[in-house]
Amino acid sequence: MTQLTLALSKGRIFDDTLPLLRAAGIEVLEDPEKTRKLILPTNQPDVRVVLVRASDVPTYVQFGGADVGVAGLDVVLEHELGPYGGGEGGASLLRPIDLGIARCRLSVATRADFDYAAAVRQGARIRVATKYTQLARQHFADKGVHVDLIKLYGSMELAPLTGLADAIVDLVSTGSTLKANHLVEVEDILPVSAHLVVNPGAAKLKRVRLQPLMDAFRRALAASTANA
Ligand SMILES: Nc1ncnc2c1ncn2[C@@H]1O[C@H](COP(=O)(O)OP(=O)(O)OP(=O)(O)O)[C@@H](O)[C@H]1O
Ligand SMILES: O=P(O)(O)OC[C@H]1O[C@H](OP(=O)(O)OP(=O)(O)O)[C@H](O)[C@@H]1O
Repeated sequence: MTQLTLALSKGRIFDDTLPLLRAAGIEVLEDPEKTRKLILPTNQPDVRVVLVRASDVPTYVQFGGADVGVAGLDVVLEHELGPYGGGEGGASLLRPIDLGIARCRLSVATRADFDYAAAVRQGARIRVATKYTQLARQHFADKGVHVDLIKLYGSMELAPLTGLADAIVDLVSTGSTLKANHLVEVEDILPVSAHLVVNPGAAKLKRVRLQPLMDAFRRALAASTANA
């Protein structure tokens, strides 16, 4: 029996992937919020779910710790631009389906009293705090803006409020986190949603098990679009 391992992160990715798995006849048998286990069985003996940090999903899938995974485009592109990215050897990950879940955008935000447009116009050096150093570096290089990047792992919104940075590059959905911290969005970098990522080797060797899963996901997505 071919075993299929699916990497998911707890929280919104897990919660939003469950209906798609259900549509493919897969029920996860334990609740990640209630168990300390990191490998969860499903009702399909040949399918298991591994729980990893959201930003570790591409790493697990690329190096075969999982065959498939669900990760935000932010995380996937940051991975691709990083040291483990595809480089000249070709794609490190396949990205066959945009699942349309966990939608948000990657943006630049500053304090309301910081004149970002003027700083850019004047060619000033801007200090930018972010978890997404690769995507931020690429964005500002494309615009010809000089930046000093400061790597953070969370609570990015705090950086401009404490004087750590002039700007942040972070995810925005409703905008309420920015608003609560008196920050304003000054530039949109990337629309984000979660994608199915697949290990290229598994795509070939486990095609017979993977194909029905992907077909069911596509059918479920088409049905939800038709009903929208
Ligand atoms: N507010 C949001 N609304 C919708 N989608 C979001 C939002 N925040 C993040 N996402 C998407 O969900 C993904 C997972 O986010 P989540 O908050 O679960 O993990 P995280 O805490 O950012 O990751 P890590 O544990 O690796 O630090 C993100 O990569 C992004 O694609
Ligand atoms: O525009 P909003 O709707 O307010 O969403 C944006 C917030 O959502 C994400 O954080 P999340 O809630 O996932 O917290 P975490 O990254 O610390 O888990 C992101 O890092 C922003 O802080």
